[in-house]
Amino acid sequence: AVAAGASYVGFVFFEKSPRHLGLAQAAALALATPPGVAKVALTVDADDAALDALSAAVPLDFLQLHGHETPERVQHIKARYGLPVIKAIGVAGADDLPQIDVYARVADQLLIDAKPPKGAARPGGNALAFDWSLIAGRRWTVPWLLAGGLGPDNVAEAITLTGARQVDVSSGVESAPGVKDPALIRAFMEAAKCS
Ligand SMILES: O=C(O)c1ccccc1NCC(=O)[C@H](O)[C@H](O)COP(=O)(O)O
Repeated sequence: AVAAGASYVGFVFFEKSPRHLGLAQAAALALATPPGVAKVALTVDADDAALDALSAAVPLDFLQLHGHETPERVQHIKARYGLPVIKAIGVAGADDLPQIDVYARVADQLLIDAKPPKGAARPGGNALAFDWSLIAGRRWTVPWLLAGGLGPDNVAEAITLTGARQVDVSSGVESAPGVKDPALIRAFMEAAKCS
């Protein structure tokens, strides 16, 4: 990801995910990440004890909260860890859009992602896109990333339709669940930059 020019790299801490990392593995990856590339830890409804252990072991630039964290919990985490927070919001329909405004008041950035299907094993990284026209032309008061089902073949269209200035990808650049493919990452970056 770094070689392809990514601005962020994400470390997943969710045991049911094929992308889950232990603290030692994540710390080694974080230490190998060059300055200028932001290191993001993804957590899901993590409590303070888990975040204490994570932040003590892994040098981080952002915390991405991908669970049901309330706006108050986001504020608590920002204050306790002194790290900027990216709050993920799942979108399946127009009813989900007001949540984006609510979290724009407390989070530093937003990740606008597809809502996981009922019964999904994980809340993100499901290779599922949402209807991008729902957010076409919308702007928020904080920076945001578009996520969900993106890949080399559709990222340019997604950027054109939504006006996203930042995009996030996981499954779309993997050769198998949890296995990132350098060629797909490069293709994704090229397609995103060309849009
Ligand atoms: O990727 C995971 O396994 C994951 C597990 C638990 C919470 C969040 C997770 N991923 C969050 C992401 O930011 C993904 O990159 C985002 O949902 C897009 O995923 P994809 O549709 O697979 O590109």
